[in-house]
Amino acid sequence: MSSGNESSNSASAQGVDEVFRLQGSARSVTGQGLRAEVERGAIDSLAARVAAFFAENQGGPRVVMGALPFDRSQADYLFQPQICADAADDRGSAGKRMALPDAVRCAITPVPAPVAYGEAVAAALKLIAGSAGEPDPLTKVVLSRSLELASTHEFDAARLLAALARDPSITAFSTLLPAGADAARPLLVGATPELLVSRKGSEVVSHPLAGSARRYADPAADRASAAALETSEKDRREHQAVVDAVFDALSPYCRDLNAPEGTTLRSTASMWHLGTRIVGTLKDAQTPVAELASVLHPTPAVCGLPRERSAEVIGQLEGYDRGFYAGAVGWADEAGDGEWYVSIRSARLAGRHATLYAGAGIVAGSDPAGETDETSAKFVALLSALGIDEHGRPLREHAA
Ligand SMILES: C=C(O[C@@H]1C=C(C(=O)O)C=C[C@H]1O)C(=O)O
Repeated sequence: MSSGNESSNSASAQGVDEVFRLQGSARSVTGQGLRAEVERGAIDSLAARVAAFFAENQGGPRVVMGALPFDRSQADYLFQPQICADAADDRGSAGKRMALPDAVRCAITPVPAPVAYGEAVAAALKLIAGSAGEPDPLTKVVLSRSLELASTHEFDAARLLAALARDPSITAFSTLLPAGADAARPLLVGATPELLVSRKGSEVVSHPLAGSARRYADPAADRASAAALETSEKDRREHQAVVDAVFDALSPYCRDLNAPEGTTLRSTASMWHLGTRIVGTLKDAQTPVAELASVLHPTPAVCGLPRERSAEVIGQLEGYDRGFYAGAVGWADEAGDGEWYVSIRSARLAGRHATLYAGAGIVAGSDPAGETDETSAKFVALLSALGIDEHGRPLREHAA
């Protein structure tokens, strides 16, 4: 990150609120206090708006941060913090033994109901089958469902983030969202395992995930779940489609673009995934991370193929606006470096209300019940950090 950063200690001393945190296992980027907002707009103009921001605002840390929505035509929300800290090994309690947080007391309404989600999956499968043989057939659609939580108390984003960050295999995040109709200012909080893109100098990295299986407490069942994922033809196909799309998007910008480790099994505390780390070198070292994010997003990991058609199907079948879920969260500095993660395993918090989201990729061969279970498994990261199950019941078992 380029210069202009100050220590976070001075911020707490001044009592400035934290507006952004991206917390990985080795490093965290935090923003305190809102200094200025980047002009809001659709993703096509992201790189130009970020460049204009730095040209017009000569003061403050030389970094902007925030969130991109799922829908390419909706306005993003990026801001410059008053103080930015980029610290190594700042995961606080991560890795240490820690009891689960006190369970929140809340009512949970699934939207849609799991049965209706299964019906949407079946409808997507029909559209996929019906388009086979067309010149550019619909081959993948990622459908999500949500859980609406109504609590007796305000959700505490900082505690939730700390609980999520106990899993060293994810990047925990929290970022301010634009003021909505809610009385309280909304935030997006999550535990993403998926890097959309990072740029450091001329090195570009993307680490798409697609193809998922639930993890189990029982070691034999857990190994069997991983082995079934690794050998699943459906999941390999679903994954390859994403890898191909990332190569297609990045290859005009990069030389030496390759996947040095190939496709590997990735794990979080609650999920197995197929992942491919893709690394390239920019042809033009001036290409900023904002431009790379704007061509990549949304990858077929969260949208589908072809992109526009699957986005339309998502709009028709999901029945709600994803907002900033399955968008991206991250930062970009004046030099063009930055990191953007796919904003999955996330929740929109607003006062006593929270909306949790989870999606699954539908391809030929997907099974509605299996995909519904996959979304349940993907809710586990957030629900266990809140200390409850999918029905709002407190979890009895405390994590080791
Ligand atoms: C859409 C989500 O996850 C994405 C979908 C995946 C899949 O379908 O296998 C795997 C990882 C993510 O790219 C989500 O967690 O909500």
